[in-house]
Amino acid sequence: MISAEAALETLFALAPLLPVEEVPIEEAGGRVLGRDMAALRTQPPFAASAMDGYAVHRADALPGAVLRVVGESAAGAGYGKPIAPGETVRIFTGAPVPEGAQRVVIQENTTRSGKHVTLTALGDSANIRPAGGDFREGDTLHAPCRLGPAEVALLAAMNHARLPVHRRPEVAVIATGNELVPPGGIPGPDQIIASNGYGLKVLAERAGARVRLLPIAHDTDPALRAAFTQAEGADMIVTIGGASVGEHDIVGQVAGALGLELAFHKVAMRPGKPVMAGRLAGALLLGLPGNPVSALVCAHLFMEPALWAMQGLPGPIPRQSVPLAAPLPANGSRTHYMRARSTPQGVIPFDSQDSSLLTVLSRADVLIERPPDDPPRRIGTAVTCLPLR
Ligand SMILES: Nc1nc2c(c(=O)[nH]1)N[C@H]1C(S)=C(S)[C@@H](COP(=O)(O)OP(=O)(O)OC[C@H]3O[C@@H](n4cnc5c(N)ncnc54)[C@H](O)[C@@H]3O)O[C@H]1N2
Ligand code: MOO
Repeated sequence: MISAEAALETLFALAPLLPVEEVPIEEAGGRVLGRDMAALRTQPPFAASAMDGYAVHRADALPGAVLRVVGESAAGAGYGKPIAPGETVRIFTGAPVPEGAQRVVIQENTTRSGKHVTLTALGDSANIRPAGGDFREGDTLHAPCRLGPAEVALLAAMNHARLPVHRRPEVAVIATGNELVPPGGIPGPDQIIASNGYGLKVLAERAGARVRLLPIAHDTDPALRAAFTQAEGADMIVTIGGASVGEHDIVGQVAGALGLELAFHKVAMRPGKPVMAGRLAGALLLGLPGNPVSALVCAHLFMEPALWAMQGLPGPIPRQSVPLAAPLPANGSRTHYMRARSTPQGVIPFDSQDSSLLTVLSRADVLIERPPDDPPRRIGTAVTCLPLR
């Protein structure tokens, strides 16, 4: 059995780095930038007014000054000429500040009478954004980087209409088990509804993947072989269930017969002990345990980071140190990922940590990560938490 950290490192080593493709900027959100991008222009390209008001020459920056309004500078249509002492230009936010002007006095600090304006006060700020105050031509946003709203807007401002991003990982999900019926189906007396794949799809799509949920495979050699055939072409194959030690747990066996290069099977963690991984026909195979919470916790810990790694972002899952708002008993010999909820006082683990309870997982917003053999912990002790949302 290997540790959860070693398992994640192994997955990073197995994860292929996907090639870079160009997409329209409108479709780049949530993807990972594949190449450094240099600004094609300077922003703002000219000294721009930060307020609506009057552009004032340095010589006139005095309360009580009476100035002659000689023109207007609007966003998209500047005044186009310098101003001289005694002159002012009506100016609007985002408009070019005319040469000669040293400050913009906001209109609330002026009184206008026909062609003349009186400065009643100056205000603290010059209200001018210098040219290049945000970025200059050639300034670079470095890859790899996840393209969130701010990054996409920045690259748009840099005048890029298309962006190089890593290809989306193609994920095939195979739920296994004779007992499973898809949601909306009619289960027999010994059957249940398959749920895990749907949760995994949400998680994988959040990590930029395109997901195919394959038909549920029965616990037989031919059914599993057929499912693996259908998964061909995927960058990652995720199986659910059949990973443990019972006679019906044959996923590893069938994948082995198909040429799986097994990297690990069993991780010293709870839930998720029977998780396995390796390479199968060019794909990364991640075999998740069937218990719903085990499957989803392992997906948070392994599938999601591996998908980011394929897009050029291998890295640890963010962790926070949070005080306990309820005591914890001693931990056993495996790292325990406890479902817990955050409160203003600290984090509270749920009483039941059974790995079948989706209701508990749905109410949890963090996992408390407890190291092996951690002693009992009192209220107020700082513990390591991983966000689930
Ligand atoms: N003798 C031992 N038994 C078990 C061990 C062990 O070490 N020795 N490990 C336990 C642990 S830990 C886990 S986790 C489970 C994992 O077993 P499998 O991966 O083989 O999963 P299954 O047996 O196929 O299913 C377990 C459970 O989950 C339900 N399930 C499966 N797939 C889905 C799905 N897509 N949606 C919803 N629910 C699903 C399934 O019906 C079972 O109830 O093994 C322990 N046993
Ligand atoms: O992953 Mo198993 O829960 O450790 O139930």
